[in-house]
Amino acid sequence: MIKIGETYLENCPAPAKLNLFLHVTGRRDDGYHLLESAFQLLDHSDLLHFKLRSDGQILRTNDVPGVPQESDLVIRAAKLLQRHSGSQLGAEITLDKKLPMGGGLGGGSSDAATTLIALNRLWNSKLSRQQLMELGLKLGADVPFFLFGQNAFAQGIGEALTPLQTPDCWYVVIEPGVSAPTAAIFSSKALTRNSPSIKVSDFQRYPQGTWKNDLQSVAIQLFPEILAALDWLNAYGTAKMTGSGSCVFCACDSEETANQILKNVPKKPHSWNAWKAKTLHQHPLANWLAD
Ligand SMILES: C[C@](O)(CO)[C@H](O)COP(=O)(O)OP(=O)(O)OC[C@H]1O[C@@H](n2ccc(N)nc2=O)[C@H](O)[C@@H]1O
Ligand SMILES: Nc1ncnc2c1ncn2[C@@H]1O[C@H](COP(=O)(O)OP(=O)(O)OP(=O)(O)O)[C@@H](O)[C@H]1O
Repeated sequence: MIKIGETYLENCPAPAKLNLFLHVTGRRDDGYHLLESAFQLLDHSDLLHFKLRSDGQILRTNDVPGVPQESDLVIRAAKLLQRHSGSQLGAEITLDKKLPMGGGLGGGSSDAATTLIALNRLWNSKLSRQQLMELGLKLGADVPFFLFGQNAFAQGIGEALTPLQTPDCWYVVIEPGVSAPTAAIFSSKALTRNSPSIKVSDFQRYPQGTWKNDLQSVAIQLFPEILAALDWLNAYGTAKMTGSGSCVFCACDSEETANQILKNVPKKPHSWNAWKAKTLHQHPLANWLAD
């Protein structure tokens, strides 16, 4: 339950996303890739807690293994908002990490988006959704999606977003236990960058299995554990990788089916972590955003 006070906001979720497909359609002069993708929000989240400070300091109260405070997207997002809004206020932020790093679930980006939404409220900065999305893009290509607040068809480098109706269902997600470096996957010589453009209506007309993730073939070359997880999950439906990996997912028609798959996930020789999540229509903090 989200707790709202004048000087604190507790249990603010930063949900995971899935890329239901991902086409690389080109490359910009600055090296960033042009994409087409369908973003799906999931009811499986990191949790963030914010406490107001009147002295302007921005601090993280807990250790996050592998993420030093100064490079944490949460701290970077808070400082960016503070600079941009001219606020004299600060915050203590606690980050309860559940989403794996380098998992393709957008964890760091979602943490940054939740920080922008929560501190915009706590500091009464009054930035609109559009202004927050522009700030968010400075932090990462995935951040604007989480601020968009609903499932989306994405173009550009992932920042040109159109609302997308997706089926309500459960997904089983397997974390294969490896962290996939996004920049290395995108810069691979083996990556194809010429997928044809599709329309939202194409995506909705054909079964989900029609649409691939172009980053998947590169990622499985680098990380055989991703291929092992895909091969295993493919027995239950169409398994795909999300983002630049490493997590893989498969849609289920009911929670019972998802439970059944989870029961069968092998404990050995792999060190996989598997879970289920329901689709969301909206970001849990969407009504804190003003258009
Ligand atoms: C793969 C996706 O997760 C799909 O949603 C995103 O495109 C990645 O988004 P992200 O993690 O927020 O990525 P960023 O932190 O902006 O970029 C990490 C690195 O990935 C590469 N990158 C990212 C996005 C993009 N459209 N083209 C790229 O080439 C760039 O080398 C960049 O330096
Ligand atoms: N708050 C944060 N949470 C997670 N990672 C962070 C955070 N801040 C910075 N990072 C850095 O970002 C890297 C990518 O983490 P993230 O969990 O966002 O990957 P991802 O799920 O693959 O993202 P994407 O789907 O956007 O590519 C991490 O390895 C870490 O070094």
